[in-house]
Amino acid sequence: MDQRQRPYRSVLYIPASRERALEKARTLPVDAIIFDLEDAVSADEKDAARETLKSALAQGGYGNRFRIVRINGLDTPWGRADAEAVREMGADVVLVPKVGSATDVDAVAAITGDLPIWAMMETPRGMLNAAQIAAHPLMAGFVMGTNDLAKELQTNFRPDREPLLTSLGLCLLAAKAEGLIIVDGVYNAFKDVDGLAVECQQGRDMGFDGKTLIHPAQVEVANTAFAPSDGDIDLARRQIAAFDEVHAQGQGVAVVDGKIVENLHVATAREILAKAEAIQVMQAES
Ligand SMILES: CC(C)(COP(=O)(O)OP(=O)(O)OC[C@H]1O[C@@H](n2cnc3c(N)ncnc32)[C@H](O)[C@@H]1OP(=O)(O)O)[C@@H](O)C(=O)NCCC(=O)NCCSC(=O)C[C@H](O)C(=O)O
Ligand SMILES: [Mg+2]
Repeated sequence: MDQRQRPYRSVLYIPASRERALEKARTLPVDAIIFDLEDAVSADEKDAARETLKSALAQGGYGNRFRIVRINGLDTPWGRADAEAVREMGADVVLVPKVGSATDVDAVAAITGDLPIWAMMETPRGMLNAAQIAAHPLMAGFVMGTNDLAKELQTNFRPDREPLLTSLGLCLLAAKAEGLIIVDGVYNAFKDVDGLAVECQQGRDMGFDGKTLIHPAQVEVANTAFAPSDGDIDLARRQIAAFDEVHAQGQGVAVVDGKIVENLHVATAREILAKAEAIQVMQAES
């Protein structure tokens, strides 16, 4: 499936040092996996985790789940070895932490070659340079790093995430302008599925493609929130049918449920149906 067209509702982090979690992920209904060599792995496990991950990916069994490897930064003792290793791992993309500028992306690309790159957007400098980072020719996706961002901005946690909205908005603008995938940050309280559902809905309303997750218990909530609902699909079909009808009569505006439907609404309706179909294909292949 084309990288842009496939679903990214649920993007699960797995510490590359945790063999049991690497095994379990082969059975979880996630759209994508971030195999993490960075923050989820302690310093004394970094080299071993890289080897564990190489074996897990060589063994396979992840089906059509999108495989993302998050390396350590090139300014750390492990970054270069991670970047060299990821070339051989068969990952779909490499995820670079704490990207501050397009120059950071160039430095990784000099090692990883033509492998598509995703950026962790999680520093104030990254926010200010979001447009140039998104425009890098190898850039294919943004992941919001809301924990690091909150730390750097010295914000307090609020359920409505108001202190982060400027940053989320800047990254969304940059990603959408360049046609990138963009997934929202994690919800740390992994046992609080109600709180997660509220945050997923906010992310979905803002235009994110999906949510990064830290625990299997979060997967179903994200899969539901970021999929078109039955109501969305029904409305999309009715909008297309109504528009086709008026269009055949030489008119450019239909009315459905008391609201106007023009060309642009039909384009959105078609995107909703395409997304629903891509999810069905993904599920059928799992
Ligand atoms: C949070 C955890 C440490 C909890 O682990 P644990 O106590 O083992 O949870 P459970 O006993 O409830 O686990 C139940 C089963 O699920 C498996 N499991 C747990 N987590 C995962 C996972 N992430 N992927 C796959 N499978 C998982 C367990 O193995 C159990 O399986 P079974 O044996 O069959 O019962 C743990 O969930 C965890 O480590 N999560 C990931 C944390 C992480 O990746 N953090 C870094 C990413 S967040 C971040 O850095 C974002 C960004 O950079 C930012 O700045 O915001
Ligand atoms: Mg981070």
